[in-house]
Amino acid sequence: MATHHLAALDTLGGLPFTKAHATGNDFVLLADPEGELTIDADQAAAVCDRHLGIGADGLIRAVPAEKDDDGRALLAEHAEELPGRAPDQASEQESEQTVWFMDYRNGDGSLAEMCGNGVRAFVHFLSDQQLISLEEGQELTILTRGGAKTVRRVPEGYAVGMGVWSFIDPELAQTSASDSLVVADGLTDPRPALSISMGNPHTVVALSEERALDALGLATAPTVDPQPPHGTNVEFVVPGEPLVSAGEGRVRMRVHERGVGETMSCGTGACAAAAAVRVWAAGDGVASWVVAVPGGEVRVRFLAREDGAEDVELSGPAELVFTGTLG
Ligand SMILES: N[C@@H](CCC[C@H](N)C(=O)O)C(=O)O
Repeated sequence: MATHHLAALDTLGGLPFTKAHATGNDFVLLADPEGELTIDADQAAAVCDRHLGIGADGLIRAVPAEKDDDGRALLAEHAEELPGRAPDQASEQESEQTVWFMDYRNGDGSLAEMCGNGVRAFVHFLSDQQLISLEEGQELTILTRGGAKTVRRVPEGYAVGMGVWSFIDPELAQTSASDSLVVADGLTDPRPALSISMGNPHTVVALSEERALDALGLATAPTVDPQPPHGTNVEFVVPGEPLVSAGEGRVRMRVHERGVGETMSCGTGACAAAAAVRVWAAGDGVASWVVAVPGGEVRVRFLAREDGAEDVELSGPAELVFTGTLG
């Protein structure tokens, strides 16, 4: 494995990078304004290796969508959601604007549809590199494999329009509010769990006490039965005490991420966790939630849509930590 990773790193020699984090979920970011880089799974895993590489939970390549194969497909698929790109509203000035594609890979090199914390780090990085300018009050739309996402600046950092949340198995979720069983180190027996999609898959488990959350051993992946076909991120949550105060809900969360392991935070996971707690606690009226993770706090807001679904907004900080050049 070590020689394999060193060989993969060699292929990236001379490439400038930025290390960033968003509530402790850390990323290596690469700017690819001309669409000249192809980063495969081995290279991403080598860069993210905490002993042999830079070390990160994920790798993000920032590329104009029109300069990347996946990006072009996403541009066509999501034209209606992109300002000035829908066929009936193309104004020359707007349609010339670059749409940035967040090409995200997990630390093990696998592709994932979405990364909520990653979007905040991505936009902060684009601003720092002067590849975009995002003024207060403006909204930027970016593309991810999980679709188009909007981003705006807020006092705590960035707020990301994550799109709608949904049950992975609506029938089971509505009849019993759980659809699977989770086994993890530190739990005495299998726990019922609810699977929620934020574009990527999540399985949320409620624990009754903070002590149980602290005692979890997440060095090994929890097992989920039935096993989700494409794997899942597993979130363990403890409702705050009180769960809702001054109209705001509060939960603590730890997460084992698909393709990574335990991380200090997961943005899509925080959204899924808040959605699940609302279902379980009949806290449906509460639209604003603070999710405390080992790396800090993020806020999740639910916004009712006319079709009955709910849009989710995730907000929190993003920090650039250092820059360097791959050796
Ligand atoms: N940390 C991210 C989620 C990254 C992707 C995830 N590991 C998956 O495979 O779905 C977040 O902040 O949302």
